[in-house]
Amino acid sequence: MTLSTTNETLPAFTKLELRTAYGPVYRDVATTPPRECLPEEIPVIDVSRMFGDLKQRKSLATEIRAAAENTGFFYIKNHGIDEATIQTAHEQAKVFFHRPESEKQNVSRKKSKFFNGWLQRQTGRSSPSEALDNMEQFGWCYDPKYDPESKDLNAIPEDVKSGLQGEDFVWEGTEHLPNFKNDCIRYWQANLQLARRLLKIFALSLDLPEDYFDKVTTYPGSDSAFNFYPGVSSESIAKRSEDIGLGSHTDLQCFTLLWQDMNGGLQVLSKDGHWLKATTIPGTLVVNIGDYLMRLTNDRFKSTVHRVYNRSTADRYSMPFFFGFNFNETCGVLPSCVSAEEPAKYEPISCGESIRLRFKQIEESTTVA
Ligand SMILES: O=C(O)CCC(=O)C(=O)O
Ligand SMILES: [Fe+2]
Repeated sequence: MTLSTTNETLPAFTKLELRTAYGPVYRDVATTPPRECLPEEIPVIDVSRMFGDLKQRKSLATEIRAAAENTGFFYIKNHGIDEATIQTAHEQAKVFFHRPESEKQNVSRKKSKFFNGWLQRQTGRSSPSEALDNMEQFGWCYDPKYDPESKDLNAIPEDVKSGLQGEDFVWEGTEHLPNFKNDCIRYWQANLQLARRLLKIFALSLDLPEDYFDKVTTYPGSDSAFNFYPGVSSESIAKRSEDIGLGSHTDLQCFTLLWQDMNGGLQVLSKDGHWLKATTIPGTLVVNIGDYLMRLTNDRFKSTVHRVYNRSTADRYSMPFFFGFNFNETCGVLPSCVSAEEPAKYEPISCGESIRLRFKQIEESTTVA
């Protein structure tokens, strides 16, 4: 079944199937067209205070906590990643996706043990209720070789090693693209630095010491992707064809930092089941909470459903960065999120295992090879 927004005979709400680590869940979703979000639904938060004194950091933490408990989505400005680093990565994404298909096959995700490399368009289906994702992706996972907090590669603990998912074939197969690897890694490093800094604010927002998560983010889930949503023809826009860019889903790790270009197209599901447009605000990144952090906070912070449409003739690009804990580190619900009245709802689990369970569900339910 596909969702339509134009047919007047449609019911006001339809059922949307979503994937989780523990099997499908269903949401009632309005069939009315998406509306612009209100500032209180997806607020813009000035994070320059994370570079300030403790009082400023705490005031930032209070704002982030409110947004994380509400929609679980917010924009951040003054985040410290310089515009040139972003634009260079964006240019490299454009170069990569416009290479011939035969060349992109050299870094196909089919060669990956994990989620590295190029994913062809129309191969994934994020939500079983929606069409195939009309998106291409190039992704790469955390590799300690490039961590800006430099690592002694000979001293990585064995249990950490088992959770590492970086793979060199993505760089070997793109060696012919001038500066491609450097520009990708530079952008990834900037995101990783920002994510580690923001996580300290998240710790404060959960009434924990700022360095609480430091020891579980020494080799963290830090996966970058370039997403490419090809422009569509004016005929299919006129017909409001239901080709989805990226189907409805929640993100998996602690939080995501997302740069999106000016085309727009990101939509966020409100608590009452209406789609909200998360329109691009220049100079900002979108931050959203993922399933693992929702679990660790006993559902206090919200991992919210979102999707993408590109209903424009222009190509759309976005660059998400997914941040979590060391994949081998088993963590339970945080002490500040449990009480006699609110006992822990979840068993301890590692970030790596919770991702593995989610992808296992996808493999079991996917009909497309
Ligand atoms: O492309 C976007 O704007 C969002 C991407 C996204 O949700 C994802 O990659 O998980
Ligand atoms: Fe997402």
